[in-house]
Amino acid sequence: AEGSSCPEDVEALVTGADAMAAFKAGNVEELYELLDTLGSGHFGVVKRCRERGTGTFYAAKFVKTRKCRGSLRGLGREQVEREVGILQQLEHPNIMRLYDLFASKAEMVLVLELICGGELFDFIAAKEMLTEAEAIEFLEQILRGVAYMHSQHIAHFDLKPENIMLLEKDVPNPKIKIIDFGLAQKLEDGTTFKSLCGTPQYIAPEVINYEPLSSATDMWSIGVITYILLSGMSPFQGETDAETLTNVVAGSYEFENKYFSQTSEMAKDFIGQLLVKEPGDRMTAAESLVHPWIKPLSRKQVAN
Ligand SMILES: COc1cc(-c2ccc3ncc(-c4cccc([C@@H](O)NCCN(C)C)c4)n3n2)ccc1O
Repeated sequence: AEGSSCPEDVEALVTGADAMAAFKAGNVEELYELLDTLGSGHFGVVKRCRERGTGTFYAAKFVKTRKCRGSLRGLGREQVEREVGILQQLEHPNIMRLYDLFASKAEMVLVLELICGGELFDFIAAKEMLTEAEAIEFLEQILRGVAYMHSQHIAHFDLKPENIMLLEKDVPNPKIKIIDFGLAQKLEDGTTFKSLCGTPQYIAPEVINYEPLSSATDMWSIGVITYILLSGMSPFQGETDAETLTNVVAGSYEFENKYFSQTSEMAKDFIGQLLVKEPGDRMTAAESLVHPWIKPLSRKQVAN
């Protein structure tokens, strides 16, 4: 799975202070027993932990913070505080919950809802691809979480299967949790946000063209995710990142018969209304939730 490019080159023209977080100054180990490491990446290290007072399990995300402004190691504290300010505004069953916060000189710790089902990315990889009914099950949850996020004027800006996890996986209807708000932004009226961040195969043309980003930028990523859920293929993936970015800017993709011969016209219409170059012409998350592929008007329309 590709990593998201570094948020350092974010030129956030967003104004307005994010909600400052109330970080505890103490040591996280005074209140939580640290257990095994669950994973690591650009975001830091995630460990399973158990709250000493209640025995409840959580995930603790450790982020090294920069010792000084010029340092290239670690993230700026204001970057983590922005992510935390955003997480504190979100409470939805399909968005992972933030419970506690700790800060020391060298690192900040976010105590989060523990998610045990792994990444949607791995779930798809294990199944090659999904039936339309399975894809709709996941997509409806993703769209509910994204529609809620957008209703709070927050955009994720890094939606991809690796950042969509399953609360548990060996259950009939796995529950989706959206994670990693490291690139998320509060979309304030009257301000423009531009960024060169994201992962090439999921980013929208406006990101590459360094044009203003919006909640529509997330909807392009959902179009890419839907294409992958149904085919196991990535619509704009090239041999190199440069080729991928060229394909995205050209908006050139197709429903290859080899992978889409069994796919309904309704599903292709859903994707087609998201992979639209002009952000203002894309379906919103709320509109996607009532698209006939997601919300059939009658049983006979239900996909296989
Ligand atoms: C809040 O931001 C994040 C939360 C998490 C998170 C939250 C709850 C949680 N429960 C279990 C896990 C987990 C379990 C196995 C691997 C990982 C992680 O290394 N890979 C998934 C993250 N993605 C960014 C590739 C994370 N997580 N990860 C991961 C990255 C984040 O940037």
